[in-house]
Amino acid sequence: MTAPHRHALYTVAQVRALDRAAIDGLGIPGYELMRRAAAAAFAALRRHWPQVRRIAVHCGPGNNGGDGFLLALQAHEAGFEVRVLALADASGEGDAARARAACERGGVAVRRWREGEPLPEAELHVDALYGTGLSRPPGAPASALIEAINASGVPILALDVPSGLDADTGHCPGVAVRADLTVSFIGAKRGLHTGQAPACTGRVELATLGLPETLWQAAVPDAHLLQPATLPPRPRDAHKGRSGHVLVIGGDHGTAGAIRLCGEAALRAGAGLVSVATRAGHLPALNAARPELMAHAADGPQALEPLLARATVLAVGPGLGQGAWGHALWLTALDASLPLVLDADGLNLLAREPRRFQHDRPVVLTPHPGEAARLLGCDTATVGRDRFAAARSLADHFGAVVVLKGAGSLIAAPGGRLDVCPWGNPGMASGGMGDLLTGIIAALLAQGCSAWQAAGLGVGLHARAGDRAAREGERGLLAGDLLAPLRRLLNGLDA
Ligand SMILES: NC(=O)C1=CN([C@@H]2O[C@H](COP(=O)(O)OP(=O)(O)OC[C@H]3O[C@@H](n4cnc5c(N)ncnc54)[C@H](OP(=O)(O)O)[C@@H]3O)[C@@H](O)[C@H]2O)[C@@H](O)CC1
Ligand SMILES: [K+]
Repeated sequence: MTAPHRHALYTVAQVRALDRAAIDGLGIPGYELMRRAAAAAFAALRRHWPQVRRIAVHCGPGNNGGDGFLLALQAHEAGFEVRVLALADASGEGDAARARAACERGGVAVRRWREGEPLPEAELHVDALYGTGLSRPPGAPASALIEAINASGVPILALDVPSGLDADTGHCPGVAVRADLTVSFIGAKRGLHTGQAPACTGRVELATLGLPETLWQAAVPDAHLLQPATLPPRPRDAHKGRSGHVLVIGGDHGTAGAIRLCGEAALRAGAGLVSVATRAGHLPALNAARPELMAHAADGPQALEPLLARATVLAVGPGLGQGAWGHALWLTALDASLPLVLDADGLNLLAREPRRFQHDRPVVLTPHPGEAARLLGCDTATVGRDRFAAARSLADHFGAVVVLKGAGSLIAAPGGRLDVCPWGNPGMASGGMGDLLTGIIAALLAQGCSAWQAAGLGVGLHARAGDRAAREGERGLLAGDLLAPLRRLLNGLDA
């Protein structure tokens, strides 16, 4: 069984507290942790690149650099050809200075790197410039060194954190190393899994440095990585009335595709019945393309009332628009007190007319960063600087579960509970993917999941289906391609 801390995520402050607990509580000296960190990273290097014999190690001024010096020493002792570039001259005391001295004493030459100098020839670069101590955007000469490493064309192994990435938030304040593999130490940093992180980390491996389980048991993680999940099999005596009735509301003129995708996703995610309330002109096309969808013309709120009376869950927003038609349907739907998923223009209207949802009403909001910024009254860059804070503050403010979309989607509940989705791929940055997610979450609500369960399970299934579909290539991936793998994953037919 996987140890619990394997999917726990920590803030940088919490990781530092874990480090301190290992040093002070368990009596393991910081230098010994550094040696173990270097050994774990060197072992990963040999495992992933068994043919590599010539490496360059780039060491910064702090303990991340210390890890690099000790890795360089271990590689040298193992017969590797090792070049070490340091950003600073040797100075001071402490574990990093001791590691540098040990490295030089062991016969590894350490050279100060100056901007404009070429990088040494190497089959792999080890990035030990900055770890959890990054305090500002990398300036000269570190920024030039990072760009040179990225341009080298050989594999890059990052120690603990790719330099330039804020391990707390997943934001890069300036240039950052784009690694192939990041070996992170002791505690999984939450910022390695969302925002700009996936572009920097490559694969992430956690090395727990032989520390006992008790270390993590004492720490309450800030967040968790989503785990693969499915719904239990349907009871043998199931009938469609037991799997809920989703009503999708949206599809203004010219946006029939959004409701079709949303409705079809709700069907494929197991809703018993799916109705669509939309513009009359869309009905023939919807009926022809997907007869299982019950499409209804909704000219205004009155036409919506009988549909609301039969529905058990609402999905509001795909193609809704923000005009008078969309606004009137939106108001009626929000007043209906049914479990609700709000997306797209449903969220833009909420930004215009904010309201807090009753705590006993299951509501899921699914904003992308632009919609999140509108809801928070800030700009998109502010959301990107701290996605965790943005998702949590939206959940608290609106009294709803919030899915903040984008690489490493976040699921936040009022009160601070937060999960991070480790799946998904850039092929999913294409039209219709959000409509699909809305339909999936609505269908899960309709089948009895809580808002928290539906959001987490829905985000996970959507992203994993995207990864399955992307096996045929990321470019050209269509939202509709996710429906077949989604069904298999939901039924537990694919691991
Ligand atoms: N403690 C432990 O038990 C263990 C720790 N371990 C390792 O230690 C790492 C944390 O070490 P750390 O705290 O020394 O921080 P680190 O990331 O090396 O950087 C700090 C230095 O960089 C500087 N600096 C920052 N940003 C900068 C910028 N943009 N441009 C220029 N300079 C900048 C900063 O300067 P300052 O901000 O103080 O001016 C300071 O000098 C951790 O990630 C892991 O690898 C492991 O060995 C396991 C055990
Ligand atoms: K690093």
